Amino acid sequence: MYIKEINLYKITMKMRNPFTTSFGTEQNRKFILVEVKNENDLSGWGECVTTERPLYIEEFTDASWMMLEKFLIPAVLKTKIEHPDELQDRFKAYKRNHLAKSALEAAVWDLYAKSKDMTLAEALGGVKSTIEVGVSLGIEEDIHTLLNNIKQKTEEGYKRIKIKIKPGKDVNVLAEVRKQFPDIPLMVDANSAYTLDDIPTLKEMDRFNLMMIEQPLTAGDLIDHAKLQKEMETPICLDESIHSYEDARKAVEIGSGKIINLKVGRVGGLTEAKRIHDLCKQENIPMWCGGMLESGVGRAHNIAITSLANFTLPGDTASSARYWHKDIIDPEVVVENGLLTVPDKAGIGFDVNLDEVLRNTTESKKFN
Ligand SMILES: O=C(O)CCC(=O)C1=CC=C[C@@H](O)C1C(=O)O
Ligand SMILES: [Mg+2]
Repeated sequence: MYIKEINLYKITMKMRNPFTTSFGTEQNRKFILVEVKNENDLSGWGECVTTERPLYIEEFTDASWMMLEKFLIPAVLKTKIEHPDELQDRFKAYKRNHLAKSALEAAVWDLYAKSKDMTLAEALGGVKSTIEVGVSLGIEEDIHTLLNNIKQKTEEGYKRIKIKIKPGKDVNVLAEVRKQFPDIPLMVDANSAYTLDDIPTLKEMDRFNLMMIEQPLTAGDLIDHAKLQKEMETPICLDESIHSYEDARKAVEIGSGKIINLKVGRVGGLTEAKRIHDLCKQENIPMWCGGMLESGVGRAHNIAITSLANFTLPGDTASSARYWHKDIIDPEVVVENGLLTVPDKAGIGFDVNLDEVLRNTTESKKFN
């Protein structure tokens, strides 16, 4: 496949509701879409899941734009690609910048699958035709708002509820949640807000029968998580500590956690995601696909990777309407009874609504 043209779109989309974690509140999503065209004018799409400020990870939207423009696009434009796995090698000289690398690689994967008339799920080795979906709920000022949100999402059928916690809004919040919902599949995500000094508080969470606690300690840490896991019964799930296959291998080896939240962007793309999947499958580490408050484009890639066999736990790939008044894909993603059907159309399986993309575009650039 010859890469004839690449387009970048800087997008601003306002979410229906603000989303608060231990590190801040997000409502205006500013991210990048990448469109890659081959010699037949077929388009593949990828999403760079950065935010305006580097709060979750060190990358941010303007920096990733520059990374794509100066280094990654020149490594791909006007070249032939036999298979998307080749991009890892082309990008290897450039350190990190995983969200930017992943976005361009994702667009090439979509284009590759379309050019072979396969679904992206098939191209990745997916085996499931439906996937289970959970939902991630932000921190709320007021407990009644959170309880109402949980009630609504449970009634909508989501297969598990994840709530964000931070010091001061943890054990007390969980006690209220469990009083009202003693049996729902429940987990928490701390986004790195604790240290080993908080072991007494973290151990108190063992009494709430949680599926897991996600990323309690520092981003990037593996050692302290291994110490904490030995003290806690609740399985630890790693998010901000897993940036690569190598991180996953080390985490498994030293017991930093029992579950992995795989985010395609964070690990640098679908090719690396597949490698981590295969490792976790072999090592019996359950996984699920995390979300980055994506538009439909990133969500479609998440659905495709979740169709691989070892994504055995519900992911964060909720309905488009959970986030957006209007998504940029047709049809929108609709979760029913906590289940999503993996699309059977070629590539990502959803049409990108170019009018809607352009309506939300603040800057664009064509490379050819
Ligand atoms: O619904 C989603 O897309 C997942 C939301 C979510 O939990 C997260 C989104 C973005 C950054 C983090 O706060 C985060 C997470 O840590 O998993
Ligand atoms: Mg997380």
